[in-house]
Amino acid sequence: MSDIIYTKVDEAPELASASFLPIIQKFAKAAGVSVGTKDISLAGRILATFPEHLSEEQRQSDDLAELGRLVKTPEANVIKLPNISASVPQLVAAIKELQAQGYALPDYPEAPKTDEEKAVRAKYDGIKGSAVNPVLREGNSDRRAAKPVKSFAQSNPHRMGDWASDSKTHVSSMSGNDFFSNEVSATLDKASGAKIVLETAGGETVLKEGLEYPEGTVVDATFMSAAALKDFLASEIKKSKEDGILFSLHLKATMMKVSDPILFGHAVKAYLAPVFEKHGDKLKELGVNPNSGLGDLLERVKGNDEIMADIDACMDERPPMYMVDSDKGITNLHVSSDVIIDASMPALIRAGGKGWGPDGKEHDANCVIPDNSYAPVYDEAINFFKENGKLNPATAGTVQNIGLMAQKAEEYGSHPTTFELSDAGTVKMILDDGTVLHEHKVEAGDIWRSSSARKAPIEDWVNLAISRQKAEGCRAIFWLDANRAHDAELISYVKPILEAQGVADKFEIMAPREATRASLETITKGENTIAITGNVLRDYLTDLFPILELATSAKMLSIVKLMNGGGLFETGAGGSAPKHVQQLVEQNHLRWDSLGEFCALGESLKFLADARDNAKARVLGNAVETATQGILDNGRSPSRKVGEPDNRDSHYWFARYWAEAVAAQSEDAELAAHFAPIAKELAEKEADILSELAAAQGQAVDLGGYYHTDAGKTASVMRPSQTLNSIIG
Ligand SMILES: NC(=O)C1=CN([C@@H]2O[C@H](COP(=O)(O)OP(=O)(O)OC[C@H]3O[C@@H](n4cnc5c(N)ncnc54)[C@H](OP(=O)(O)O)[C@@H]3O)[C@@H](O)[C@H]2O)C=CC1
Ligand SMILES: O=C(O)CCC(=O)C(=O)O
Ligand SMILES: [Mg+2]
Repeated sequence: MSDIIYTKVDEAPELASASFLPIIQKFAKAAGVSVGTKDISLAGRILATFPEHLSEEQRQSDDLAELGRLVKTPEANVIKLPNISASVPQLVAAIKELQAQGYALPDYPEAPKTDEEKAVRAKYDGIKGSAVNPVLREGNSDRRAAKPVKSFAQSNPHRMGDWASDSKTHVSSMSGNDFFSNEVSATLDKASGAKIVLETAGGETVLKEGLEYPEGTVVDATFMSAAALKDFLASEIKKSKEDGILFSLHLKATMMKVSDPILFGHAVKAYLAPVFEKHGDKLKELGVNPNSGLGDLLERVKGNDEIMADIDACMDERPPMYMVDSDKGITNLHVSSDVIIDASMPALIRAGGKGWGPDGKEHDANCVIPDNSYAPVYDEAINFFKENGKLNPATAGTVQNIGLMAQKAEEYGSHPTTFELSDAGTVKMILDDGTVLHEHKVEAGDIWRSSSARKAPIEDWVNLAISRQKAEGCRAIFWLDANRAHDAELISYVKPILEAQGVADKFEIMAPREATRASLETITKGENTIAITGNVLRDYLTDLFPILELATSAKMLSIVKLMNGGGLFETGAGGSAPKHVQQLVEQNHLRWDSLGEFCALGESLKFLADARDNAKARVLGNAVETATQGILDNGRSPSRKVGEPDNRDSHYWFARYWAEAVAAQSEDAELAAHFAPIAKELAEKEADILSELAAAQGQAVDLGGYYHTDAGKTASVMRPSQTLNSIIG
């Protein structure tokens, strides 16, 4: 296994890697550090799952499984780029593309009937949604803006939309009977197995058995009432229309891959309620599954003029929808993975409470977030900006995050224990000794789930928070609600640890709404704070605050200190930016900013230096920091427009600053001597390299695929400077 693993992913970050990875490999080699790759892309994971359908040469190893083992060892040193967390439409598109390339993969069975179809479906379902991150994240999360990145944002503030005090934008959530209000939680005083059953008039169905929890695990159970959700959605559609604002729905169908597509499907049905009432049977016959979205539905009813006319009539009656792409008519409800709450709500808040409408113009929006567990964060942020006006990124302090994430903590690990109930009855969670730990009376269609958080990760998280607070010396808040069942159990862990370590006075504990206001007040004053949160708020806040403070979360430093001693270095907190691929394909300009990769690389090299006592790796790691600073100070980040410097130019500059920094240091003369001529050549040939890079832009390019690109074609698009290539080798 290589010293450092650099993940092969999809879309924009993968394109960036085609240019950047050869540079990393060349530089690292000089320090005796090998940098290898492991494929966690959507296409790669599909191919690794179906070897029996592929020829010998087409088969691919299961790299994700291998990485999953690696991250449980002290040797792990992984640089993890963002990958696609696929919705069903994305998965289906990737399968089709691979089939067209000659891979004899089975189709995705929409409605599996035979045992064989069910087996194929189960395999594909394992690839769906956030299937990678939970496997690799064997540690808690430490995300913050690196100091130079934050000061760059302060001296080069991005544009922020103005907030009108009379903005009609607001958050709407259910008035009860949601996951928040139905939650119960308990901490196990001894290790136990458990099962989940549904008792109905007709008998008992086992929903899940063989669950195993170690002593000290916090085990929650809750459900959302389908009837209450249905009423709520109908009423919000009506209210959006009355208020003359956009209807928008914000969920996390990728990471909450079982529950949230169901919620999404309810919204599709609610929005098109008259169509479903009138044509329900026909839609079923056409294979329509509302959970797959309006995009899929429209595909399936194409050619049926009566239904199409009824859909158009219904849409005319409805409030205008928040759009993903108004030019192409792609709505919020087309695909469940298009609007992802962690990115969509901050973008709307950054824009001054505006979303895009079908008319291609900005409007106020009703932001529908059905469950009340975390919606108050966005609600309070919106209230705060309506009262105080937009945040000023030039003077704002920063909100860092320490997130409880390890070992599939909390809701993000709840997929195997989430069920859409087929019948009314009582769901019981029963321990091995027969104790009924939790029970709920449910109706058919309700969504029931159990989440858990283990003792070792919780303790590690509190200790990580203590060490980060000590390092920063700033305000630190545990975002926990004493009135929420799960949070109350966590507080019982947090308080004794803080007291035992004599640091209780350094920390506050606040419910998410209060913590949002307190944090916004703190950063408005130019001061810093650490948000110590559970797994969902880790995700939400590490987009919300960076998007307000830095314009994008892609520039974040994201460190996962693995519980068994290894390191996982995530690049930023943002995703894979599909829009950027589109621009590259049309104009050969890649506006993806690799700052997240630069930050992760520096951390990974310094971690390697400590773990393996490799002084050369430390020299390289320190020089990465100097190079990153150089990129920021000299304005070498990619620009958004074709014809201007892009991602590839920034990699040239990074290589040059990196080589110059190694050549200039005096700790390791051998490395300095090795890099001096490289730095010299990169500087001397600047004009040639930049003109070769510039000449490549402007024309459409072919990557040989979208999900499964052709490596040769991608390399030639992403490495167009022969002069640079001959220096890098
Ligand atoms: N850790 C992971 O693996 C993650 C994966 N994802 C996945 O990524 C995909 C897209 O997610 P989405 O929610 O649209 O969010 P993205 O973060 O990919 O994109 C949102 C916007 O942020 C800006 N942006 C993001 N990254 C960069 C960057 N490096 N440089 C410059 N700008 C950037 C772009 O703005 P602009 O268009 O204005 O340039 C982009 O359109 C989904 O498949 C999702 O599942 C999402 C989050 C994390
Ligand atoms: O795993 C995913 O799908 C997204 C992860 C994410 O959004 C995050 O870690 O911030
Ligand atoms: Mg996120």
